Amino acid sequence: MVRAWYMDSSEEDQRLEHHRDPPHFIDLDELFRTTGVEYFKLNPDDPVQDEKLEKIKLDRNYTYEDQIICSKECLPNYDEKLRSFFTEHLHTDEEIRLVLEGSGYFDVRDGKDEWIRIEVVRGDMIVIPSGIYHRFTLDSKNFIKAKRFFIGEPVWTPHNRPADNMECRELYLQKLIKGF
Ligand SMILES: CSCCC(=O)/C(O)=C/O
Ligand SMILES: [Fe+2]
Repeated sequence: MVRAWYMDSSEEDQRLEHHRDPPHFIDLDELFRTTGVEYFKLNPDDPVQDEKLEKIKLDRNYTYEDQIICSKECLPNYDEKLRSFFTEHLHTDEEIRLVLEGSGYFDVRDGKDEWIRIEVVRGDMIVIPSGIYHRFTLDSKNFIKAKRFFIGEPVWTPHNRPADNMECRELYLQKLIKGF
């Protein structure tokens, strides 16, 4: 089950969970009602082969897709890119992501401008509607690999330009084995 919660206002490390005291979780219905964010659970063993994915793509006309890996080894201009992802922003298109490996947090503003943090892990597909303020951060494991879906090829900007390098996965796994 995907977890989503209202964030505290501390300036501590963005990669921490940032729960309020006491924690204030919200369920998927409330998340959708307050932000318009949609969530689909795909098979975590093999999200890409899950037949639900083909149906979602067809129903919503997601005709263009690519992959992104966010890790120090794989993402050129890593620090700058992550700063850009974590800077509050909005798009004229939906932001559609399916997590293939790793994990991270999407933060979205509710109707009262409060931040809600959504934890995403392998098999989680999230659709952030156009026009709502959001941001993304890695968690303390510092790795996520995700598919990105678009309705037609997007207009490329410095923010969304792809920079994939599959060899990075090997580097990451080696680091995991050696314990960084
Ligand atoms: C897990 S995808 C990385 C974040 C991203 O692609 C984006 O556009 C954030 O706004
Ligand atoms: Fe975005």
